[in-house]
Amino acid sequence: MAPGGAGAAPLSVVLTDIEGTTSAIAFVKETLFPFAERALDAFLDAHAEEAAVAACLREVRLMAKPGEDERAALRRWMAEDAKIGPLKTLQGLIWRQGFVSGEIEGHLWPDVAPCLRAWARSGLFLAVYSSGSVAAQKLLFGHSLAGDLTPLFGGFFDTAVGGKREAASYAAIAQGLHRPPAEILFLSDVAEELDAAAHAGLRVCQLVRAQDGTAASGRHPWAEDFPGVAAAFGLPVPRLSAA
Ligand SMILES: CSCCC(=O)C(=O)COP(=O)(O)O
Ligand SMILES: [Mg+2]
Repeated sequence: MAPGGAGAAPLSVVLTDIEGTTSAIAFVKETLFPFAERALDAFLDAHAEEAAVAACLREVRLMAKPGEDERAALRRWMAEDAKIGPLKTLQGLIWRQGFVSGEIEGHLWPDVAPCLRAWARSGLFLAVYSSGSVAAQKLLFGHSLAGDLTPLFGGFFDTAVGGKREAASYAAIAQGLHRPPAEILFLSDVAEELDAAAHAGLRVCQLVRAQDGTAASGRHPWAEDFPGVAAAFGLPVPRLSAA
């Protein structure tokens, strides 16, 4: 049966990942991470005593390798693209200045904003689930290439709800949204995240964006872009604007 075929519960929620799904992996790795890396020392020198930052640094010390200082651990995790809570929280705090000043604009693939708008207009509830902190998610969508898209979203979830490769996280999101899992469509580039979401009963679609070098896992429905998702799952497709 096709992904959106007869017998499937109607979808009421689209839950989307960011990196590799709405936004280029290269934007995260070549713009966001280097910005945080460059600003890390000055940020920690200025803010290490503030409660939120101090709490992150305590967590970093617990998770760092023996003998590794906090800044070295943070830099190593950034190089590894490790999805570690205190790192993601600190990155979000550091990126704020770049987004607010206009130095950074949140990358979105050109197909994303028109589909999100069409889906929201049709009554679908939109939410984000990313390893990036909720604060960082709001910055990216609030200062995106397509303008401020935050009003389109009714929910933002990060790994405070649990890891993206754990089925329990998706069950908790469904419960938090008061929706049956089968009414939620989760979009991600990472097959293991889709495995976990499908295990929790969500519908899933892998974004296989050529520019990101993503490979289709073969385990899940997939699409090259958001209009492809719309076609596969019977969601509205945005009207084409005249060239
Ligand atoms: C504004 S979110 C920045 C992206 C990021 O730091 C990240 O880890 C994204 O991971 P995702 O779960 O969206 O693939
Ligand atoms: Mg991703």
